[in-house]
Amino acid sequence: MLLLRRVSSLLPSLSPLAPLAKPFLPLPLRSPTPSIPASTARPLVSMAAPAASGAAAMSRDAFRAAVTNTLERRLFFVPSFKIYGGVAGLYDYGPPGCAVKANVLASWRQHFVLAEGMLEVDCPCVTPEVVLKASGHVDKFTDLMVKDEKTGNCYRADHLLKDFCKDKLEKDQTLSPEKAEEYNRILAILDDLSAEQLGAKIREYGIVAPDTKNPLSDPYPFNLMFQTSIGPSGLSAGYMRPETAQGIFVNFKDLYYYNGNKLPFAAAQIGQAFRNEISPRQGLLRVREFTLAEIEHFVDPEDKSHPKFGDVSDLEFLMFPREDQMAGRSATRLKIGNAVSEGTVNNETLGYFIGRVYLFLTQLGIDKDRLRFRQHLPNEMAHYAADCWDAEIECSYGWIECVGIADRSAYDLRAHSDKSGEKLEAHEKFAEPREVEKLVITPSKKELGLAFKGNQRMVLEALEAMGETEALDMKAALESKGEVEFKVCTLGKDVTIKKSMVSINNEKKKEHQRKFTPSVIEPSFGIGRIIYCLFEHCFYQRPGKTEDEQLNVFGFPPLVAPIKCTVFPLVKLEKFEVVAKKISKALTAAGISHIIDMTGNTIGKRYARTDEIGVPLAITVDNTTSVTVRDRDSKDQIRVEVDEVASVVKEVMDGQSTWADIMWRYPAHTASAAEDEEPEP
Ligand SMILES: Nc1ncnc2c1ncn2[C@@H]1O[C@H](COP(=O)(O)OP(=O)(O)OP(=O)(O)O)[C@@H](O)[C@H]1O
Repeated sequence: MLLLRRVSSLLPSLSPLAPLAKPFLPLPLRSPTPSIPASTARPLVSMAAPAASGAAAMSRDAFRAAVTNTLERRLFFVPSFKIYGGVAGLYDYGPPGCAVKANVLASWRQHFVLAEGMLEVDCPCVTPEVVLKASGHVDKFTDLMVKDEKTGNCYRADHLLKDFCKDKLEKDQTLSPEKAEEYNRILAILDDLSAEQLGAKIREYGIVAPDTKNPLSDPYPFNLMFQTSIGPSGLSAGYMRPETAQGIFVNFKDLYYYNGNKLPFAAAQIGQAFRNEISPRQGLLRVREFTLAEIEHFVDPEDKSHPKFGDVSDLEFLMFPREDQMAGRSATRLKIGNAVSEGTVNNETLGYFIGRVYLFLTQLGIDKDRLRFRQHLPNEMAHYAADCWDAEIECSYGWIECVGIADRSAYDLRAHSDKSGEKLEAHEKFAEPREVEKLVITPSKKELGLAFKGNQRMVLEALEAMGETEALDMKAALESKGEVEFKVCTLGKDVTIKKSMVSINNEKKKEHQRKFTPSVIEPSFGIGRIIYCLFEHCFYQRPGKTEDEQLNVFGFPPLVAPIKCTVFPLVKLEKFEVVAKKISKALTAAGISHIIDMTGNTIGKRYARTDEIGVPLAITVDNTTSVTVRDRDSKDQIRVEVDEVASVVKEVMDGQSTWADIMWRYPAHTASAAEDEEPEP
């Protein structure tokens, strides 16, 4: 969880604009042809852009329906528990979906964990209440909900108000400029509205339950965490984690030690997160269980430079600073190096991760023209955050937050330090001792022993662990009242501290080291959202044999393609099957995932089928000494010797050669009419 506020980024076409400055218009499509990804999304093996089709005229809804239909039909993902009617917000990944997800995660590990030397951890999903109390989730991880007063159906209050305003702005031809301004204003401040304000607007506009038209209750906060109890007694409360980050924070001390007590370092975790979303919608984009990949980069708050910033500083991509959003300007291409040096991005480490996230997403196949980095507006940021940027990807639902990149300062480690009594600090050893004036807390062991006997040590440690503000408050209270109530977490209760038990004074001291709570820079990746956007960016249609027949293609780059290659014996003949098996063996030895399709279906049908699951190359065995290799996107074919074919495929899949390079080296094969793709019934 980036921040303990829920923002409505799934209807992001609204929030980042400056609605007060100009009337709301539905978000225009980037181009009228969302179904034909721009060339940046072209797979490495493609020589030519796939032929555009009638899809150019497709509406967003029709495009989304074509993508979703293909994804579900080809078992990329399906609603979970479908035979029992399904459960909103829960999805299963089928074989090609699992393979794409595994490839995305492998690429993430390679790009971040391995390339940056991060410390990967794997913590439980079931989390005791105390951890999420400290992090603030128990008290604040809420959305405002309204209920249908008759059926009890639940809705997100802000979504209903947003949908109402959006609908009016888009469809009401008679809307006065004053009313348009009013609805735009509401959309701009939606995240700031209290329960009372939301309720008042819902009543004023006569908003009712969308499904039944029944009246709605007043909005009230609903905590999004799934509660459970740990152990059979039911006495130990727990929750399914809503993010993976807390597992890293609570392990900070050990990880710091593991890293040789050195900063900066980053820990990473991939795992399931659970959020009991009030009204999940938009397929994989808002679900109740999803995979998060999170990085917590711990850094000295006084030095947020990054040694490798130079590696990314020249990257230029779409950025949307908050000033531009508030002035009604659109996102512009900025060099990340300039954005940091001019202070638009708070610091180098944050800028470094923005650059690395850009490289990661575009190498997966996300279209760089439909990717932007949007800075949080002041009303979206928690008070402790230094700066936050979301990587947003445009798809048929609008601009979607897929990665949150935040400088969370020292908030998380301090919160767990305070609650657990464990010091979560780092230190910097000085070359020469320095004289500093410091607040020194000196507990009196004798007085504490007399007062607390066996508990003396715990009270003493809690006093020593006090932060500066708490210690100054205690000093003031002891001076005015002579005693103060003090919470000792390890005892689980308050104790009375008297003036004689502790002295708190400013003293000049020689210090050999500086102790501090590190800042945390957190890139947090919603893997399902990235995968869904990737599906849309890679999907296109091309004409089939007849004019109105459209064939679906997922033009995945080799890196993410679920299967890299297929092997087809042209006809069902033993001699071809023997060759197909020989090639399969060589592909296995080369580590290339593949399938052999011996169904004997027409070759056109088999091509169409593998295009639909995004297989980049197809080998057709039509001879015992040489075979043809077909590129999915250009449909070009070459002829290659049987013994060579596995290494040719590997070369293209590993990115050592492009399909264009390969085409120069091998004779072209002219496809016959029988090889035209024909969709399966
Ligand atoms: N319900 C969800 N379903 C799928 N992915 C999600 C969901 N909630 C969050 N994510 C993903 O997890 C990432 C990190 O979570 P974070 O807490 O920052 O999201 P958030 O700001 O609460 O998201 P939102 O405002 O969309 O609910 C997000 O960038 C997003 O990609």
